[in-house]
Amino acid sequence: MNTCRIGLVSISDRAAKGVYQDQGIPALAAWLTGALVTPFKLETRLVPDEQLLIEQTLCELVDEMGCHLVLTTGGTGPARRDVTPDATLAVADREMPGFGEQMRQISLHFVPTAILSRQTAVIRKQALILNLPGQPRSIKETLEGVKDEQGKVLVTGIFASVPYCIQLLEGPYLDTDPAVVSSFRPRSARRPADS
Ligand SMILES: Nc1ncnc2c1ncn2[C@@H]1O[C@H](COP(=O)(O)OP(=O)(O)OP(=O)(O)O)[C@@H](O)[C@H]1O
Ligand SMILES: Nc1nc2c(c(=O)[nH]1)N[C@H]1C(S)=C(S)[C@@H](COP(=O)(O)O)O[C@H]1N2
Repeated sequence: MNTCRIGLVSISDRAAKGVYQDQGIPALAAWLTGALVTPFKLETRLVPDEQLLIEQTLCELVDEMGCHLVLTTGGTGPARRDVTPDATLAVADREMPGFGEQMRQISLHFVPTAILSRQTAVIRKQALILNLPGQPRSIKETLEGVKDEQGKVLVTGIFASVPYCIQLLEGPYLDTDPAVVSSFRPRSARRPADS
């Protein structure tokens, strides 16, 4: 079986310098471990907010490591050194603006400053590249969405659309734990056992 390869890129000047310990990659890895029921392999990178370095890292993960999905965290804001979306767009074949729109909708339920994130998503070759904000707790928030106290979904997390997107890019079949986030696929795109 074609195992899903996932690149995780934490983009932070201070974490890269060792001023504080990076929490981005551990938070991404922990969330994926809880959410995915199909096997996956991680490639992780910690880089400072340097556009060229971020571009090179994204290209390496997609072109050389063969990642099907790349999640970045950090550097999406308006500050001068926040250049993650710029680097992401620079290596894109095509934009997927719906992911950024949905993440800002979700984040508004958690922080009033959600619109300050320029986060986006793109396709490069076989891979979907998604930008998440740098605040570690925003990883779970945006991937999983907004739920009420009973766990009922109020705003759908963006990861719900990721497995079908990877399938449309002819990547491996990914499945999620519905208790964390339910993946949406049209009936015709489901595996026979799931339909
Ligand atoms: N990789 C990380 N590990 C731990 N905490 C982080 C990380 N990235 C960001 N944070 C926290 O989230 C906040 C907002 O993230 P943001 O990307 O705006 O960081 P920043 O202020 O640009 O600084 P830096 O790039 O040095 O992390 C940071 O001030 C920090 O408290
Ligand atoms: N879910 C969520 N989204 C969020 C935040 C957050 O704490 N949680 N912080 C906001 C803030 S204050 C900023 S400046 C932008 C950009 O953050 P970044 O530069 O760390 O990527 O993300 C926004 N989106």
